[in-house]
Amino acid sequence: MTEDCLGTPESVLSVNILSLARPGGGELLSAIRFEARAGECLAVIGPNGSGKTSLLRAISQELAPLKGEIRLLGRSMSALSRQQRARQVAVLAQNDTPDMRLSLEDYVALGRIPHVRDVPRDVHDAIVASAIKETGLQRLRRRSLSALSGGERQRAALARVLAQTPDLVLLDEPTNHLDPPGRMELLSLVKSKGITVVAVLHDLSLTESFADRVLLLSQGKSAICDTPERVLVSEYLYPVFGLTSFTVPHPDTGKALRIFEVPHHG
Ligand SMILES: Nc1ncnc2c1ncn2[C@@H]1O[C@H](COP(=O)(O)OP(=O)(O)OP(=O)(O)O)[C@@H](O)[C@H]1O
Repeated sequence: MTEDCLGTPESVLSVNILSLARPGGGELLSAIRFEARAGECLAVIGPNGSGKTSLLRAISQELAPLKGEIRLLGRSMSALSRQQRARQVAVLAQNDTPDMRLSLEDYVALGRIPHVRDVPRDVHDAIVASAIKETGLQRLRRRSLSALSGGERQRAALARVLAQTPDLVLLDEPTNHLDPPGRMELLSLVKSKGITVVAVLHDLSLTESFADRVLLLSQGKSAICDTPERVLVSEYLYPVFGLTSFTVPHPDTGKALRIFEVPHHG
């Protein structure tokens, strides 16, 4: 049975997309309902073209659902001003194209723009410095973005998101360009901040370690939204990805390790 993720009083984000039109005709998304509770990490998984990025764009109001509603802390997202949304929602997008001449420090400081009138300059500076430190970029803070590696730039983008001190973070494939320890580190850092996170992830093992709940998308619709243990099983993965999964005990600890495989036929 497909369980949806609605119905919790402490929800930060509540999504109910009945229909979101595709430019040029047809539907990009439909029948997607879930909530993300305070401090929860919700991973969005699904094959290429299943609508993951479109869902994040709908949440951030870049795309408006034709039918349905998206609420942030109980208020309709479409009723919030651009400024209010920028204070509360931070986005790490796949297609972020910053001015590469900016220093890392100035780039991270862009995250403070929505709050610029609210707090004194020294508070902004302290938040920016702290975000740079937390992402391990202190020694590079004066470098221009053009002189950073792909992984360093991805960390800088995360530092900008943290500097924004949002209630909700939307991450689109945040581990792009990061090496395996860097991926785990980045996701653990986001999680440790206690911010509500909706993250598009392709790596199913990372999804299992990182997510509190997983939304599996198939052809623009929700196939299931539940805990990783319930979603990352062959029953749901095979029809959508053509993958099976099984667990084996870790040779030292005995902890169940999940293995994903493409089954061989014939
Ligand atoms: N502006 C648009 N106009 C028409 N079709 C679009 C538009 N944006 C996305 N699509 C289509 O909608 C579908 C979902 O795209 P989306 O980028 O949301 O998928 P995704 O799950 O994030 O894919 P990927 O894993 O490849 O990044 C795709 O078939 C894509 O071609």
